[in-house]
Amino acid sequence: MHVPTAEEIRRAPKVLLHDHLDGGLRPATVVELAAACGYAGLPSTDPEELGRWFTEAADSGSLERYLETFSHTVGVMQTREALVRVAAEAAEDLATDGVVYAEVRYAPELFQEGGLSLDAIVQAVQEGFAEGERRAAAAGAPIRIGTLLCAMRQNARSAEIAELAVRYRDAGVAGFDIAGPEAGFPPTRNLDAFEYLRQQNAHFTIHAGEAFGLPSIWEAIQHCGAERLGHGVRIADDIAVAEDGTAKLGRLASYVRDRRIPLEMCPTSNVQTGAVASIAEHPIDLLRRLRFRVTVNTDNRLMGGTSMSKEFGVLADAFGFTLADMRWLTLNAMKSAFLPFDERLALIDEVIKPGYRELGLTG
Ligand SMILES: O=c1[nH]cnc2c1ncn2[C@H]1C[C@H](O)[C@@H](CO)O1
Ligand SMILES: [Zn+2]
Repeated sequence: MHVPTAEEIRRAPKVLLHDHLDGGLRPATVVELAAACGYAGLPSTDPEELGRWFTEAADSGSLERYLETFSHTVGVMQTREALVRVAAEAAEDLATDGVVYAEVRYAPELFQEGGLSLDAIVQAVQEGFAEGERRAAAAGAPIRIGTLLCAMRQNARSAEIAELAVRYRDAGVAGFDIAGPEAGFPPTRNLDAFEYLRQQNAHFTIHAGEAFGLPSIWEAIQHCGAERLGHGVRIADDIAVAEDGTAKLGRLASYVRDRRIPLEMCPTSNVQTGAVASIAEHPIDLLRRLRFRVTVNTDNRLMGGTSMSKEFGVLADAFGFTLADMRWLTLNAMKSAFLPFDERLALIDEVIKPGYRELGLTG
């Protein structure tokens, strides 16, 4: 089977589980919102130059420096109007790229500098997603968005944010996550939040195994009860590959594979933060061959200068991923979504499989 063309990749239905709202703004929107709210700190007010600045600054080789770039997006997202606009545009941009279902995440606690309450923030973002879904449907590219609420690892507000996620579970909030610097902030600092979510039968994922290795993944799964792993790239540290290509899995890697724990892999972001040295050295291909529950994600479209299509394009170039691989990865993602089972199945049977059939894939 041939390596897909850029247009085939764009047209193929895609599912995105790991995308940050404050990492996906259009550069022109950042410039306009900054002017509207009097934010004076932007490194450039030329959209093209600003877009370049984000990708270059984020290309730092360190998660901490990568995260510093968010001060400019968070800085212009402190009003209700800004949140509605950014959310609507995110839904539109993902739909244009051929994404049919996306879980978009953000940390409500970061948008309170202008006095907004946590509830007002969640309501504004939900309003924006609904507007974006309407515009996408009208443009002939329907998309469904689920929201994940993040608590920031360094802020110790996770119990409050977990309660917020549960409060809005019937209004489009599909789950919870913790994000931010990994080293020095183990997920076990938030055990009360995870305990509460489990008691409420609520879903959560945890950023783990990105800037920190196996202990972080082990804690996220075995102490906190994470259903999915944000990144999880370092699980490769628990796999030994012999010269003849055979792989031997350690106990943790075996557990992750046996339990079908989804890995939300973000290749471009992993290179930018230094979690892996290059795309060619990314363990995603090894993990795919070993049939881990691998998914492909953008993480931050602005900082990575990326999109779902670009991520798949890069993987097709580096590893020869075919449309059949794309479909497998997309089905993995849809099966792993924090959406009710019947709705996941409907998207698989009515949208994803027919979409790949249209591109000539049988089955
Ligand atoms: O890759 C990441 N690892 C940890 N935290 C991240 C990553 N990408 C974005 N974030 C942070 C910065 C955002 O402000 C926050 C919520 O979206 O999540
Ligand atoms: Zn992330």
